Amino acid sequence: MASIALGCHLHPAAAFSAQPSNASNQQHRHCPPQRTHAAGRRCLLRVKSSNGRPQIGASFSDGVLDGQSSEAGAVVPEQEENTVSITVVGASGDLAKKKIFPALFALFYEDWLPKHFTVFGYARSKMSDEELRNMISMTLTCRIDQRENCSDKMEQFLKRCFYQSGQYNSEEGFCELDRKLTQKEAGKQPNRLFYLSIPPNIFVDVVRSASRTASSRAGWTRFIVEKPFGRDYESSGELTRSLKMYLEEEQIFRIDHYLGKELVENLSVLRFSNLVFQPLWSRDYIRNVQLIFSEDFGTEGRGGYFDNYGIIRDIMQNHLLQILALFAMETPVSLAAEDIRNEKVKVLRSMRKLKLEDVVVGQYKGHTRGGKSFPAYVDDPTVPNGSVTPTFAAAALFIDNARWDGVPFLMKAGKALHTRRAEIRVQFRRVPGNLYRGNVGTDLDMATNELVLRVQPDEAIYLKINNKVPGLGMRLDSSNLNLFYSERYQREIPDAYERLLLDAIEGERRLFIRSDELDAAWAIFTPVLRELEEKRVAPELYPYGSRGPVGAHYLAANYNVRWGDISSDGSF
Ligand SMILES: NC(=O)C1=CN([C@@H]2O[C@H](COP(=O)(O)OP(=O)(O)OC[C@H]3O[C@@H](n4cnc5c(N)ncnc54)[C@H](OP(=O)(O)O)[C@@H]3O)[C@@H](O)[C@H]2O)C=CC1
Ligand SMILES: O=C1O[C@H](COP(=O)(O)O)[C@@H](O)[C@H](O)[C@H]1O
Repeated sequence: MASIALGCHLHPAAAFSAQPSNASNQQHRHCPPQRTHAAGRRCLLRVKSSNGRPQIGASFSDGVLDGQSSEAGAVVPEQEENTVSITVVGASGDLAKKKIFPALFALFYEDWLPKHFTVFGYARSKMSDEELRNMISMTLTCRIDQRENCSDKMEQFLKRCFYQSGQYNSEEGFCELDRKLTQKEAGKQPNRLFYLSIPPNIFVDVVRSASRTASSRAGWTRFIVEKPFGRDYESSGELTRSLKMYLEEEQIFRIDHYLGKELVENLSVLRFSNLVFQPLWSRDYIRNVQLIFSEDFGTEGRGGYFDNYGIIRDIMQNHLLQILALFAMETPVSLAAEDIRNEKVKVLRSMRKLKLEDVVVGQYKGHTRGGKSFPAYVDDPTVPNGSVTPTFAAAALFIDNARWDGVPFLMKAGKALHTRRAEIRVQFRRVPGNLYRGNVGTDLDMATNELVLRVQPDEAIYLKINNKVPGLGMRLDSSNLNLFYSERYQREIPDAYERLLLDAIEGERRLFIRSDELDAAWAIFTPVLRELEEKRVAPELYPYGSRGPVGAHYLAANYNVRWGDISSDGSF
């Protein structure tokens, strides 16, 4: 059932968030030629689908919503149609090619993009529109390969893609972009989304130039900012302050693509819509929680970036911590973005600062297997000799609140390990006075329930339970109650970037990081990061393709924990 919400605002731009407020002392320059705006009062129509998602594909024609009838007879149609211009800044780069353009195409392919949209690439590289289209077309794939209209759809999409070359700190470049955007937006209510797919040292240059010269004057302007958001508490705060000289917090969409992953979205659904889990979700029943990330490849090609950050900043402080916050937060007042983010901040602020003795760091070394040689991290020509940057880390974190007091939240993240995997493992306590303790073997911890959310690959949720082996004897076995997504659902799972781009277009901030969340996240990790660097703590070397440093097991053992991702024979 669709619900309809109406909101009115005044033209011109003063009423829009496009105008920075803290930036009131900043000069906002606009580019010639001047644009004309339809003057006067206008009403916006927002259509919400039953799951709360606005159906942005819907547009007005003759007072009736395309594809559905208007239920509220009193709805006043919009004077103008909306258009969204999406500018990918850093369009020539790896992320743009690998993720952003394919995600935009996938959204278009599935009819999720608004009726009127334009995609612009912006970067310093010289390219024509046609060259950009050729570049993008190499990376586009159709969701379901057999669909006949795939190449037509690609062609339609590519026709809406354009390119503007310019420097990142150049207002001229963004003025030229503004001029082209204005042409494409003619006669429509213009909204603009900038995706900063560039190295972090130029984020502020771009925001300064683009916000001054290429903001929409009659619609919204939003900036998606890629990680890393600084490299510690101070630099992150500095970045936020700099961005807020030109933008309102509401215009900044800090992306953490793990929040857009299907299983991470499902975490809240699992928690808050299943009564069976609700009473179990606390220190009373949960022994420990494990957040595990591993990749079976090294930093190939990204060593230069990575060496300045390391695995704790690259994965733990953001992706794994965000999952932890969603896992551990109290029930939010509603599903509204601010309600959810308020609860996440509370959890993060209740966390103990991580201590050096609760961290193990590792770095992969070269290894030869089956006649094939795999390089060491320091073999990467972009990595400085003698680097002690960790490519692996394990950590024990604690939340000092009533719900989670004393429960270890163990994180483990590494590159060049034996497998690619991301999962959340919840190990439950022993059954008190277990009647069957004589039938489960000597290791009672092995017989406890475990809930696993496998984020990737092969998305799944399964619960390890004890059951009787069929037969006349009484022998217990451990089995899984499974939800394998590929078996249960025929449709392909969207890429995280699709969901997040769509949310940014819709103004849905739930899956983006607010600045106070970021501060709280950095406060947990900054002291230990500093100590690791000041002391130049030597990482434990582990062979490329192995299960990582043995130290991770000792760390877990300090808290009576066994990593759940180790095979039952205990090998690693
Ligand atoms: N690649 C990935 O898998 C991931 C990337 N990210 C983040 O996304 C952002 C973009 O990543 P990615 O695409 O890999 O980055 P790239 O290194 O590919 O840079 C993107 C573009 O920025 C321009 N550029 C590169 N270096 C500089 C420089 N020193 N000064 C000015 N411009 C430069 C180049 O365009 P031109 O020369 O044409 O101007 C380049 O094509 C980064 O913040 C990264 O941390 C986050 C998660 C994953
Ligand atoms: O943010 C990052 O994530 C990727 C892993 O993302 P995934 O969606 O492929 O799991 C990681 O490789 C990269 O180092 C990091 O910056």
